[in-house]
Amino acid sequence: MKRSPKPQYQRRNPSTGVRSTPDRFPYSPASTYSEASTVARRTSKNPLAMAVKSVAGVFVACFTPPDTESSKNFGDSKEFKASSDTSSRAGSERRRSSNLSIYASSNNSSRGREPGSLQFTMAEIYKATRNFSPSFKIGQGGFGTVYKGRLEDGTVVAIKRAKKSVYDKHLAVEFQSEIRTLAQVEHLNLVKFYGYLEFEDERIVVVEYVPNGTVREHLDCLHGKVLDLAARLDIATDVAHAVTYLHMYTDHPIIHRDIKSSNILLTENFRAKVADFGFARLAADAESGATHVSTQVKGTAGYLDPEYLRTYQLTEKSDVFSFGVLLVELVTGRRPIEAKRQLKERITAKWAIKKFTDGDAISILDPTLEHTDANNLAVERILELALQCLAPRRQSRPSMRRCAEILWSIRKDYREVIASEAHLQPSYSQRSSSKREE
Ligand SMILES: Nc1ncnc2c1ncn2[C@@H]1O[C@H](COP(=O)(O)OP(=O)(O)OP(=O)(O)O)[C@@H](O)[C@H]1O
Repeated sequence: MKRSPKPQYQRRNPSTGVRSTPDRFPYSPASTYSEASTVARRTSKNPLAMAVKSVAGVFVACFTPPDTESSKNFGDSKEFKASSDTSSRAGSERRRSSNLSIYASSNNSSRGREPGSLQFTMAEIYKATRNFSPSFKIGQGGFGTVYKGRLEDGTVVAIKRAKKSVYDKHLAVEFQSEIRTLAQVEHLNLVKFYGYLEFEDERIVVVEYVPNGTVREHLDCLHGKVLDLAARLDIATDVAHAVTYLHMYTDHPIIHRDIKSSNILLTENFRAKVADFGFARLAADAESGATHVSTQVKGTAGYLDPEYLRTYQLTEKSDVFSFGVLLVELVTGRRPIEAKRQLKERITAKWAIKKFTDGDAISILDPTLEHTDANNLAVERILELALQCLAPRRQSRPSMRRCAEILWSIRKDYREVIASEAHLQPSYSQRSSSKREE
């Protein structure tokens, strides 16, 4: 197929659903898994792509830093705690009105905001972050700085601030149509997009605040407790549900494009919420053709679908591939690329798959987890699913919906085995009392 020099969006044939024009990227495609995994994330020079990034992040660093002390101070403050009680109520008010107009322009930046409206003003952002006070800072990503803030209605939010270096009105219109879609996306396991503000050289995104760190941080035990396999299974299931929702989103499937452990945030109850729709894009809309968004390869080294890199075609199955990498990460605890390990273990997914096909799946279980019957059984089954997700050809990968179903069944069986283990094994107190009798 002839390659066009410019990135462009592909259309789906209305009758076949097949995309007729592949996405184009400004560098040579890699064709193997290992090549794919070593392709670093590219920063786009295209103004629109930069704008799209500014929705929720540029993905420069693979892994995210833990919350800063300052963020903890802020979260612990009396004032903040008082606000948290009202925030969930306010949040649901906001959700009900999330289909209202969603972006602010320079001319409303000083006016007050209608309650529940998604038209954020600069004044409001300043107030919520105390003029971007360093003590409100909770993180730093490729996109810029992330602040924790509280809106006037009590909603606790994460405010992502970037410097906007290029401004183009025409592109801004396209950008806003993309934003409009993201604002409508609503699922328990997706970080809610509340709104966006562009004012002079500021670009700001306001999203739901999720308090318990990223999955990567938990796998690294940065929060002081090992994430047990039951929790990991729940997380995988939550993510599968969220991404299924995106993929089945009306007649415009949404492809996330950057599923990774540092983009999955956890609630206090360890429910997962998928974040960072910065690169999310609509699959083509055959009827209106309204979704031509310029693109370049997006994603994170170690998670990138080799077929996407080889063919320039982005489909929902690219998310499935990244999800396969995430599954391996969850069971092994390792990062997708472990540069310091010996060669055969550097690409974690490749190493894990080899272990699985050699019949030695359980040996890859995260060493912080116990080798119980339930864990061993679950690891085998999760790896089996990961193997399918990581198939080199996208046709061989399951749909995200199928992944969710399989995980649900693994999770159900896992719980049953745990329950029977608990039933068969004497409890800790029984064991210690019988020891005492001896
Ligand atoms: N919605 C949120 N709720 C709570 N904390 C958040 C939220 N979004 C981001 N953070 C914190 O801010 C950090 C930086 O997030 P950000 O999305 O900007 O970048 P990243 O995902 O870490 O990196 P990259 O931009 O390379 O993907 C996260 O690691 C997390 O600790």
